Amino acid sequence: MYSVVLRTRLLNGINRKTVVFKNFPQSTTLLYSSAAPQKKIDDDKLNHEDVLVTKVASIHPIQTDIAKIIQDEVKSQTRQVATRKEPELAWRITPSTDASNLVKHYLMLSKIRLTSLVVITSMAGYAMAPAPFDLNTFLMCSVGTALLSGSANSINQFFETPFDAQMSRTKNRVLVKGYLTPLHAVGFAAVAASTGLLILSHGVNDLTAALGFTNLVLYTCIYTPMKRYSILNTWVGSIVGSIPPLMGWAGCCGTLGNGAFVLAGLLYAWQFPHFNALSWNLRPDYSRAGYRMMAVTNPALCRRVALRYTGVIGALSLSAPLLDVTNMWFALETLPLNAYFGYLAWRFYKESDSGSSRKLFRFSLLHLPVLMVLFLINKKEWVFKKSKDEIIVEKAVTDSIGQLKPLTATLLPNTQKL
Ligand code: HEM
Ligand SMILES: CC(C)=CCC/C(C)=C/CC/C(C)=C/COP(=O)(O)OP(=O)(O)O
Repeated sequence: MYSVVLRTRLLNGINRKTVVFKNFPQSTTLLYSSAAPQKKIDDDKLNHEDVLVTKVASIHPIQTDIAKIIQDEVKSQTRQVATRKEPELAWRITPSTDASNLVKHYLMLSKIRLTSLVVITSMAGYAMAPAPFDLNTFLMCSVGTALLSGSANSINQFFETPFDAQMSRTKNRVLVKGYLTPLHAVGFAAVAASTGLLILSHGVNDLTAALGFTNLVLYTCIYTPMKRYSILNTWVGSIVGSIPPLMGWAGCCGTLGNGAFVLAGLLYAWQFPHFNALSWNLRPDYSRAGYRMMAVTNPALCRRVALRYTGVIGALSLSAPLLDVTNMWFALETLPLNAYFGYLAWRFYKESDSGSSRKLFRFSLLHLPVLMVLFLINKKEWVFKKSKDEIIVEKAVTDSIGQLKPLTATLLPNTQKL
C-alpha cells in the first residue's frame, strides 16, 4: 500500500511541500509561493503559476493512476494551505527587474506623490523669500530638492524592505515585489543624491545644498532607524518635512529670515495631524512590523498631539502678519481653512475611529497646498527683478548724484553742517 507523507515548512517565504512516495524511485517535490495566502487560488492557477510539481521521474504504467490520485491530493492540500488565513510572512526573494516599467518603478521608489508635495513646499519657500524671483535658480532649487527627496525615499525603502513586506500598506512596494533590486535602489539613490547636491551647490547656493544634505542624512540615518525604537521619530520626521521650505527660501535670497521659520513652523506642525490620523488606521500594520508609533503605544497622546498642532497652525497663521511675513488678509483667509482642519482634528480626538482619522488625513493633503498658495498670494514684500533698463537708469542716477556731491560742497559749504 502506498502512503503519502505531506510535510510543509516555511522556508524563506517559500512553502516547500515534500511529497514522499514510499517505494517510488524519486519523491515529488511541490513548490509554491505563499504570496497572498488570503487570495483565493483557483485550480488553473494552482496548475500553472503557483504550483510547480516535478513529476516522479519514471512512473511505471501501472502506477500512473496512483500518481494522479496523489497529485489531486497534493493539489487539494495546497489549496487548503494556500488559502489559510496566515500573516503574509512570505515575500519574493528573487527580484525580477521589469525593464519596460523602469521609470514607473523609480518614481514609485521616490514616493513621487510625497516628493511632489515636498517640492511644492520648497517652491513656496522660494517664492515667499523677499528677493527677486529668478526662474533659473528657482528651477534648479526645485529639481535639486526633488532629486534629494527621491534619493532619501529610495534609501528609506532599501532599509525598510523586510518591514514593508509585513504591512498591507507597503507590501506591494517595488523592492518588496522584486521589480527593482536593492542594487538598483542604492545606485539610484547615489546618483540622485550626488546630482541633486551638485545642482544645488553650483546652480543655487551652498546654504541650500547644506540644508538638503543635512535633511537627506536626517531622514535616512536618524528618522528611518528611529522608527523602530522611539515614538519621537515623528517629531524628527516633522523636522525633515519642515526643511524643504527653508531650502526654497535660502535658494532665493541666500539667507533665512522670519518668514522662512514661520513657513517651516507651519510645515512642522502640519505633519502631526497628517501622520497621526493616517497611522491610526495602520496600528495593526505598524505593530506587526515592529514600528514604535504613538498610535500604537500611546493612542491618547496620538489624538492629543494631532489636535494640539492644528491649533499651532492656526496660531502661526494669525502671527504671520504680525511678524511682517504676510499681509492681514492671510490671517483672515486661512481662518476657515485652519478652523475646519481643527474641527476634523477635534472629531478625531473625540471619536478616534477609522472614519474621523481618514477624513483628517485626506484633508491634510488638501490643506497644505491651499495654505501654501494663500501664503504666496498674501506675501508682504514683493521684490521684483529689475529690468535692464531700470538697472541702467538707477546706475545713471547714482553716478550723477556722485558727481554732484563735490559741486554742492563748494557752492553750498554750510549744507554740510546741517
Ligand atoms: C512626520 C512626517 C511624515 C510622516 C510620518 C508621513 C507619513 C506618511 C505616510 C505613512 C503616508 C502613506 C504613504 C503610502 O503608503 O502611500 C503618507 C502619505 C503622504 N504624505 Fe506624508 N508623512 C510625513 C510628512 C509629509 C510631508 C512633509 C509631506 C509633503 C510636504 C507629505 C506628503 C504626503 C503625501 C502627498 C502623501 C500621499 C502619498 C500617496 O498617496 O502616494 N508627508 N505620509
Ligand atoms: C531634500 C530632502 C532630503 C527632502 C526629504 C523630504 C522627505 C522625504 C520628507 C518625508 C517626511 C516623512 C517623515 C515621510 C514619512 O516617511 P516614512 O518612512 O514614515 O513613510 P513610509 O512608512 O510610507 O515609508
